[in-house]
Amino acid sequence: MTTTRPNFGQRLADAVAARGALCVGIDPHPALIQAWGLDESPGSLERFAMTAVEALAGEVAVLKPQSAFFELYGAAGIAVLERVIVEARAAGALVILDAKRGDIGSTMTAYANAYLADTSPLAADALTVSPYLGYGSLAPAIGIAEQTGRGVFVLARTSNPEGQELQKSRDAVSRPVAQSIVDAASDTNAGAEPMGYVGVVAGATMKPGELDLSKLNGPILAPGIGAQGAMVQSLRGVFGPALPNVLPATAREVLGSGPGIDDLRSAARRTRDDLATALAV
Ligand SMILES: O=c1ccn([C@@H]2O[C@H](COP(=O)(O)O)[C@@H](O)[C@H]2O)c(=O)[nH]1
Repeated sequence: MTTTRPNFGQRLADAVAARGALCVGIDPHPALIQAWGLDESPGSLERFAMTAVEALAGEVAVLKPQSAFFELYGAAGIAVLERVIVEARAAGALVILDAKRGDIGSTMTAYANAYLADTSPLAADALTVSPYLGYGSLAPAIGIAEQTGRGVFVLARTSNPEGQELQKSRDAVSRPVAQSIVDAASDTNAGAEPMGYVGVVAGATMKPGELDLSKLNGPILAPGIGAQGAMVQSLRGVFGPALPNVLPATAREVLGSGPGIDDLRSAARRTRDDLATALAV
């Protein structure tokens, strides 16, 4: 199936130009739900998630629901996730579904159809994917994303400390594994304008110079700001010349200001303003 949507790289660039470079995670952590004065039930999950959508979907460029926190509630949680995706997109935010999917060919095709096909009730604008079964195993998702004007974000150098041992280990040509993922994504994105639809995940917690992102020509999703310790002021040093392609992401830093709609919105605006200052050329 083909679509008339522009490619995801263009759509993301437009959204960032209009609303600023910020992705807010919708992560209904049990601890946050409790801090908002709610109990642990599907009704509370819905209240939490839809409050976040109401506060933020008309304000920030990108929202990133974390699938795991919805899956926790079974079918009821998936129903809420479906509503989050539909209503956030209707309010003008791009939605990256953080589900980190990855599998062999036919199963990967099913994941790709579940989250990236026009006909799916759970279709987001982009999906996080894991290349642990090989970058080539992601071909079904990359193909459907291209056809439908959607994107994928391939895990390269994740923000968690446990990722380092594997992602910094060397491949057969002595390249760090994380760099080999970035290079494969760069090949897919070559020639796209303003950038391609295959992004990578590279944590804001990285040290400067860990990855060469200069040829990626695609978006860089950078989680880790706030609760995980990365600071907005460090982004320039960490990402260097790739900074214009960086989409900084944070969840708890903003959601911790809830449950008030105005408080959530103010927290997102504050973070976006800080980022605008830090990213300004
Ligand atoms: O490398 C990665 C990839 C994904 N994540 C996800 O982002 C959010 C981070 O939440 P915070 O509250 O801002 O720490 C969460 O859903 C992670 O699963 C990541 O942190 N690092």
